[in-house]
Amino acid sequence: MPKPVIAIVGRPNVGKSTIFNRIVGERVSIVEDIPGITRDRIYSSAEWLDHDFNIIDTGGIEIGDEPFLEQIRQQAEVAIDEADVIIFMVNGREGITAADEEVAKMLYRSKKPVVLAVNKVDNPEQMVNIYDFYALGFGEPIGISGAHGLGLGDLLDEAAKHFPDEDEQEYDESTIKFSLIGRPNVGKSSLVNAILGRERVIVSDIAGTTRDAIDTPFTKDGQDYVIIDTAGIRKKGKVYESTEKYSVLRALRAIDRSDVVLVVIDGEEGIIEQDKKIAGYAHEAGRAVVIVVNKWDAVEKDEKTMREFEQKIRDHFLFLSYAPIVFVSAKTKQRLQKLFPVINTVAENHSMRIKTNILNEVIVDAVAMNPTPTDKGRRLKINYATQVAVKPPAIVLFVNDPELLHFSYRRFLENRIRETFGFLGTPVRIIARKKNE
Ligand SMILES: Nc1nc2c(ncn2[C@@H]2O[C@H](COP(=O)(O)OP(=O)(O)OP(=O)(O)O)[C@@H](O)[C@H]2O)c(=O)[nH]1
Ligand SMILES: Nc1nc2c(ncn2[C@@H]2O[C@H](COP(=O)(O)OP(=O)(O)OP(=O)(O)O)[C@@H](O)[C@H]2O)c(=O)[nH]1
Repeated sequence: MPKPVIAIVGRPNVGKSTIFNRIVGERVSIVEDIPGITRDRIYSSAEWLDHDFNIIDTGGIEIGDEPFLEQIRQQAEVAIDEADVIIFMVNGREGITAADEEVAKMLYRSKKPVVLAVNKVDNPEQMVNIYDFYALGFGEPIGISGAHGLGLGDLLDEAAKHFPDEDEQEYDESTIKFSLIGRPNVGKSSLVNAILGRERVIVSDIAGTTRDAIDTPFTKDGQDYVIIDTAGIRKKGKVYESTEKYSVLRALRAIDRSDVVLVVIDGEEGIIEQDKKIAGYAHEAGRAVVIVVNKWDAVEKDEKTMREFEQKIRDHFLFLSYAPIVFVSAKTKQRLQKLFPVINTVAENHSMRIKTNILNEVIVDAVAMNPTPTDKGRRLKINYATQVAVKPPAIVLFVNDPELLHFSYRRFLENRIRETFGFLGTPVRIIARKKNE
């Protein structure tokens, strides 16, 4: 079941990003920070009571040099296209403006559920102002204050009422969901077409397998797959589609629903900074990752070329050292058959479970080989290890003091675990907890 998506729309300065940040909250990331990813976020997962959802701040999508009103219209369109529920935000201190009315008209036509939020209602006296906004035609306005964090519970309660039916059918557990991400022009659409075209796959055309019509389910050699939200299949031509923030948003949404992410790189052009950023998203999200170097047909090669390119990738993507690399050509279909065995392997590793006793043997051996570090006279003591999650595998170490598990020792343990269990293609999370916690 894909997570429901809420999008916030409204003209500039009504407080969208303030509310977005409030709802998302401060998230403590257990993975290392990759520069440039978490800054000015417009898309994030969030929770409210027992609801898990994703939220988009459409205000963060800047659309070139379009005029003011057109920008707002485009942002509203993103909300309409991407969201299950729209939070339409207005400013309780300013009353209804022409821009508000413009957005209202679009939302009204869209037939998506809309919850009207009147922001900057910082104290109860200002509550009376919210009723003017009934005139926008979206039922009862909800007064909120981003500055003071008021009313957000009511707002999210109302939004959650419109979340799609949770028992709608998603894919079978055994289905491998994968997406192709990469900067424009690396050949994502060509690869999708090559995969679906030649690889003797059976594309199922069952309508309504999912509410996301951009998924393509197919079967190959008895294994079910779904390609999630790839550039080639979706409709093109909208103005905002060419903006960078929007393509990031699409990539994040696709990653979010995938088990395996194929990070596509242009073999002809080589690696650029943007590739790194995109690869970082997949890593941060904890997905299994395969690096696919496309357009290999167009590269002049000798016997060293592939190894050198591999080394370049390793140097640039230090955080993806676990990801296998596959060289292909969508154009000539060369080496394309190498892709599926790799996808299958990394998907399997991504959901691998290790028995606790075996895991602990490995940890004990590792500690015997390379004693735990000491800090200020205290030695790290690992009492017990257990795997607490899959997709990606997460291992909790119960220790005397989590602060003593330094980066280098953590990496040493991770490497030992990887060597033993072969977690090719998947991140492995190691979390230190204080014993008895
Ligand atoms: N008094 C008051 N001010 C608020 C509240 N929420 C946000 N603001 C202020 O309103 C201004 C705009 O807030 P933002 O969150 O940047 O607004 P936005 O809608 O994301 O704006 P754009 O990014 O331009 O689309 C900031 O100065 C906020 O501090 C609120 O509840 N009460
Ligand atoms: N030589 C060569 N060219 C390729 C290959 N794959 C794609 N191309 C070319 O690269 C260009 C971009 O391909 P697309 O498949 O549209 O790339 P994309 O990543 O989907 O692009 P966006 O939709 O803009 O994100 C096209 O001109 C393709 O013909 C390949 O394997 N070899």
